Amino acid sequence: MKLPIGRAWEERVDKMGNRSRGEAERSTARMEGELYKGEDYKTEFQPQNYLKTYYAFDSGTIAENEVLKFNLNNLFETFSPGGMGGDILIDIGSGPTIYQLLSACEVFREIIMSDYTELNLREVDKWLKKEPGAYDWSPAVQYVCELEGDRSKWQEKEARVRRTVKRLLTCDVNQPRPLGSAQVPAADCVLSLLALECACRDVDAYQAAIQNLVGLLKPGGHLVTLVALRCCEYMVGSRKFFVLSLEQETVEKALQEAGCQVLKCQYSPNKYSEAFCLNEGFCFVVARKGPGA
Ligand SMILES: C[S@@+](CC[C@H](N)C(=O)[O-])C[C@H]1O[C@@H](n2cnc3c(N)ncnc32)[C@H](O)[C@@H]1O
Repeated sequence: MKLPIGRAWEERVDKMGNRSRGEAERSTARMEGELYKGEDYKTEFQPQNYLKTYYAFDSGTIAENEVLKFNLNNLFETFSPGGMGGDILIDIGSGPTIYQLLSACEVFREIIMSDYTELNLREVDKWLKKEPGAYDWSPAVQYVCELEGDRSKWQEKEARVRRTVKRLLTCDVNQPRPLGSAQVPAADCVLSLLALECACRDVDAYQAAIQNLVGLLKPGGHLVTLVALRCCEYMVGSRKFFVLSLEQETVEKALQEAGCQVLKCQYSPNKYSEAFCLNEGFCFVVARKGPGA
C-alpha cells in the first residue's frame, strides 16, 4: 500500500518547521484529499467520531471488536495482580479513551493520562466526571470484569479508574520531554497504545519518540505499547490520518536501541475493517528499561 501524498507530506513538514500555516493552505490541502497529521490533530481529530468507529464494542463491527479484545486481553495479562504494578503509570497519547486503564487501575496507585490535543483530554474528563454526553465504556468494562472473574463488578471498576486517574496533561512524543514542564515523578510504567505510529513522521522520529518515553521511566520500569503494523492511514469520521508503516522488527529494534529489554512481543493478525483503517496485524509489546538507558 503506497501513501498517496508523499510529496505533500514533505512540503508541509518544511512549512511546519516554521510553525505557521495559513488557513488557505489548509483548505487547499483538504480539497486535494489530504492525509492529516502533526498539528492537524488539534483541529481535525474528532473524539466522538473516533470512539464511534473503533470502540462501539458490543454494537460495533466484528473486526474492531476483535482488535479491542486482543488489546484488553493483553492488558489484563500484563497488569494482573502479582504481575507488573507500582506507584505511577503514565499513559501517553491516551486519545479520548479509558479502556487501556481498566486492568492497570487495579495495580497502580496513580495514573497520569496525556494527549496531544485538548479535545481528547476534554472527552476523557467528561467520562471521569460523569458529565452528560460522556462516552459509554460499560461494555468494555464488563468484558474486563469478566476476565477478572466477576462481570457484575463493572461499576466498582469504573469508580476505581475515576479515583486512580489523578492528572490529565498535554504531551508531545516528539519532544525530548514529552510532558513539557509538568512536574511528573519517574514512572514505573509508561503505556502508549496506537499513538506513536500516528505521531511520528518516519522511523528516525519513531526511534527518538521511544527514547523520549523511556526517559519518563525509572530504571527497571516498563514500557508497554500496542502498534498497528504496516498501517498507512486511518479514518476518523470523514478525515483520513497518516500512520507510519512499521514492522514488528522495527518496533523491537527501536526499544533495544533505547536500552530496553523486550520481554514480550505478542503478534496478532487482526486487521481493522478496510473502510476505516489499512493495517496488517498488531503487536503488543512489554519492555523493561535497562540500567544503562
Ligand atoms: C489512533 S489515536 C490512539 C488513541 C488511544 N491511545 C487508543 O488506544 O485508541 C492516536 C492518538 O495519538 C495522539 N497524538 C498525535 N500526535 C501526537 C504527539 N505528537 N504526541 C502525543 N500524542 C499524539 C492523538 O491526539 C491521538 O489521540
